[in-house]
Amino acid sequence: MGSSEWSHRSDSFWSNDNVAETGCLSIIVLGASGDLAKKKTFPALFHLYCQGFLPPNEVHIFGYARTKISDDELRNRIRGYLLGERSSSPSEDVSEFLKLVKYVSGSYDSAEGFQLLDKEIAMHEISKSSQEVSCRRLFYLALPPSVYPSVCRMIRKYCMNKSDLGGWTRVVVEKPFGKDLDSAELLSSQIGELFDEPQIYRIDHYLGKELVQNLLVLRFANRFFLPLWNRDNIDNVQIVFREDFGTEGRGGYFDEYGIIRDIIQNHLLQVFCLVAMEKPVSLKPEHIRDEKVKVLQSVLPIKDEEVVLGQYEGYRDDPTVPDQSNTPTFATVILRIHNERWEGVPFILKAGKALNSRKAEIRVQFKDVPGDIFKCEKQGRNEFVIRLQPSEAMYMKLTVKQPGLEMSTVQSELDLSYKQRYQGVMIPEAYERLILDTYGPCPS
Ligand SMILES: NC(=O)C1=CN([C@@H]2O[C@H](COP(=O)(O)OP(=O)(O)OC[C@H]3O[C@@H](n4cnc5c(N)ncnc54)[C@H](OP(=O)(O)O)[C@@H]3O)[C@@H](O)[C@H]2O)C=CC1
Ligand SMILES: O=C1O[C@H](COP(=O)(O)O)[C@@H](O)[C@H](O)[C@H]1O
Repeated sequence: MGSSEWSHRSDSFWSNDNVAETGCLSIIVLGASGDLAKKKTFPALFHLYCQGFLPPNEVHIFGYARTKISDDELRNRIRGYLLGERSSSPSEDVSEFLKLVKYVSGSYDSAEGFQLLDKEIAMHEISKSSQEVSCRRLFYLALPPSVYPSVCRMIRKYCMNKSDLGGWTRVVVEKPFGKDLDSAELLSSQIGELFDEPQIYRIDHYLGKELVQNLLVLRFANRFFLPLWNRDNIDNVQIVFREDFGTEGRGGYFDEYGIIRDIIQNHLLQVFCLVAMEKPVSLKPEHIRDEKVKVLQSVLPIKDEEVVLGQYEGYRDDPTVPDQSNTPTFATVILRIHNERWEGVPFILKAGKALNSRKAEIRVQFKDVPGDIFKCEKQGRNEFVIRLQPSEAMYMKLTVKQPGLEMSTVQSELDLSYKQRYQGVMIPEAYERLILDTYGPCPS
């Protein structure tokens, strides 16, 4: 749903099917013992709490996983991740937030666990309802995709919102969405049989990064780049993800999927689409999606000699990784787009774990200047870099390297950013529906 469609909203919050957004909100993080939950989901909920989106009199948060731990053990696991380096929230907020968090242990395919979870949610709903109000239940699947079908079946059977006064039940599913086309289609039909499309949210957190959102503005509202963004001016584009840490106990998920499905197929391809696609008819999600699909359809079959795979030494020492694992933890692939704008320009996608630095960036290298008087070597490219990790930045770089002379680099930070704002809150394309449907507009 486009942001303009929300602009008529007044003081009460409405979901996409016009259900009043009041009453209890239960957020259930399935896979709460895992890496995503501690590094991203709970910290994101904490930030929403600090910004007033999760009023303590309405909200409760449940962690659910097989690991047998107590409420306090879960709280202690996530506590250290809530305050990021740049957080200005006072530590009392952490304690208050953690009081909202409870833990339920159970398996992903048995009735008992989900019946217990339902009971806990219902108790919270009764305790928080001083008057009769509707109830909202949001299930966030911070889990490997292999368990999404059984988890969704269990939610459908045992944990749906039952309030006579309305409300809703929604599920958020993570990437990767299956393993290949067949499994993605199967997953879609399995989840589709259980929930209506407006109840399902498919998340890719790279679309929530500010500079990824700004790519559309940079490309289509900017006269500087507009005439340059093509094969006449651009030599190559590199979209790179590097991490300086390995799987660290995530073998249960990662080993079954590998780096291509973990990073390239989703995060890097989304970025690739935004860099390479044509201008959408409007900013409506379906128009953006249509342009992404077109550019993906223009990608030529990948050549074997343009793919490199690797596994870092020590990967199999992780106790959660099978001893004989052949799963790639590093991959590079060259994508070639067969269309008028990009013919002949390689898009080099690269992702790796346990490398020597942490970095995620888009590097656009321009062609050499005609009639070059500086006798630049190849390193002397004009580059436009969008850095997404570890901190976000955009800069232009012009490096001139003349034989026998020092390398001289001119690097200028750019502030080309433009924030799509809705009452002060950023609206990432992927999170727009989720945030506005679930939490309503940002309090002014
Ligand atoms: N880690 C990250 O930064 C990000 C991860 N994601 C996505 O989140 C999902 C989960 O990833 P992540 O949290 O890193 O992975 P983890 O390996 O940490 O798995 C999460 C939890 O799922 C359970 N689990 C793990 N493997 C299996 C399995 N084979 N079968 C059943 N349950 C299992 C474990 O809980 P228990 O044993 O207690 O039940 C574990 O704590 C993935 O789809 C990933 O793509 C998305 C963005 C970022
Ligand atoms: O989706 C994932 O992303 C993280 C990296 O996210 P970032 O925002 O910190 O760059 C990665 O570690 C993980 O393997 C993957 O599942």
